[in-house]
Amino acid sequence: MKAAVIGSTGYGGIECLRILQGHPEFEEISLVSSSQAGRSLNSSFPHVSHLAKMYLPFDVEQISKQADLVFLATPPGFSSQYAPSFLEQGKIVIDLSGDFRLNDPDIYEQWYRKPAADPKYLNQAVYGLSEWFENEIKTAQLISNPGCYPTATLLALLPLLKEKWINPASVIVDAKSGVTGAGRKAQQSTLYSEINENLRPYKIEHHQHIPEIEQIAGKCSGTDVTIQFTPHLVPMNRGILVTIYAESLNKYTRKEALQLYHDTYDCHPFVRILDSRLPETKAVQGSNFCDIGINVDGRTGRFVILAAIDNLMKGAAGQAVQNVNIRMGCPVTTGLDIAPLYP
Ligand SMILES: NC(=O)C1=CN([C@@H]2O[C@H](COP(=O)(O)OP(=O)(O)OC[C@H]3O[C@@H](n4cnc5c(N)ncnc54)[C@H](OP(=O)(O)O)[C@@H]3O)[C@@H](O)[C@H]2O)C=CC1
Ligand SMILES: CC(=O)N[C@@H](CCC(=O)OP(=O)(O)O)C(=O)O
Repeated sequence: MKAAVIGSTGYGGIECLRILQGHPEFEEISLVSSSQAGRSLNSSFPHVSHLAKMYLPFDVEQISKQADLVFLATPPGFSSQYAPSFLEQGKIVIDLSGDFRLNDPDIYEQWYRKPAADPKYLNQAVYGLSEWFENEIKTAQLISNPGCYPTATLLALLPLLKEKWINPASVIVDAKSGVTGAGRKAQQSTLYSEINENLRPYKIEHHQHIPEIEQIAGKCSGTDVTIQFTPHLVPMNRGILVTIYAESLNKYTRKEALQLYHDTYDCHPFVRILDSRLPETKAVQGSNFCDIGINVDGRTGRFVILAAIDNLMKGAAGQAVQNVNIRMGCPVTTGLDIAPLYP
């Protein structure tokens, strides 16, 4: 297979390259860049200077001649415009942005404040939460990769919601992300001096991942789900930790809950259910794992579910490659058998 990565100087794009260059099914990877076309990879990224590669300009026809599969690692608003051209040329498209995640164009425009994609392509898009939409992904031409917070939140929440063990109106998600979640573009709010020694909540009530989580939670549980979601920026590079609180609808024990999560995920190699410790970002850093821990607070009658991922791996490029593996029919771990970085 031949792949092209568009937006390849961004954090998501360069992470796609890190994985794909070790993936046995890809013989060629074209790096497309709007800002670095004609320059060499090592002029921007010394850590991959052993790969003698040049950035190519963004040219739909040229890319379509060179690639069977296109990763769009570009900001929201780009894929809605350009994914259709690749789809019409018969290419498989994996979009890392939010442009095809929300079914309803009005909801997209309300939360992203940008024009929505053509409904023809929105209807065609398959949501790429690998463990829950495997059958749909197997035949998809347009895979809409989930957001980083939705990946961790949905993997942690869906088993309880689907089994109707929790009140779907009671879900509170307290989320924390490392700074690479905000992308590589220069901005004052992510300067070292602003984030170091700081813990900052942001976008309370209006984060763009709220409708995404509610849409998929509703679809998988067959009921309306309303979540309270508060993200925080923490002074680390990679990692997301979500802590979810939800009212239990019965007197379930921790043992029963653990059994439910093991039954759901033991056949999925990238989800690790933790029986005797709690998820932490360090344990998944650099890998495609999602670690999930579950507690039942008998005193308050609430479940407390935690999930940790690396936002650039399971939260972006790792899950994108996992979806490609599913789509191509190769083992889901191909190219992703990467141990977390420790310490
Ligand atoms: N960072 C994360 O943890 C996650 C990110 N995402 C999503 O993935 C996508 C990429 O994110 P990320 O890599 O972090 O973002 P970055 O800001 O790091 O990179 C985006 C890249 O897109 C290209 N680009 C920027 N502006 C434009 C434009 N106007 N037109 C065309 N290309 C442009 C640039 O690459 P070049 O100059 O090479 O063209 C840029 O480096 C985003 O949609 C993001 O929301 C999803 C999940 C997690
Ligand atoms: C730390 C940080 O700023 N994170 C980003 C997540 C980016 C992302 O995944 O957004 P998309 O839905 O557009 O893909 C944010 O909270 O907006």
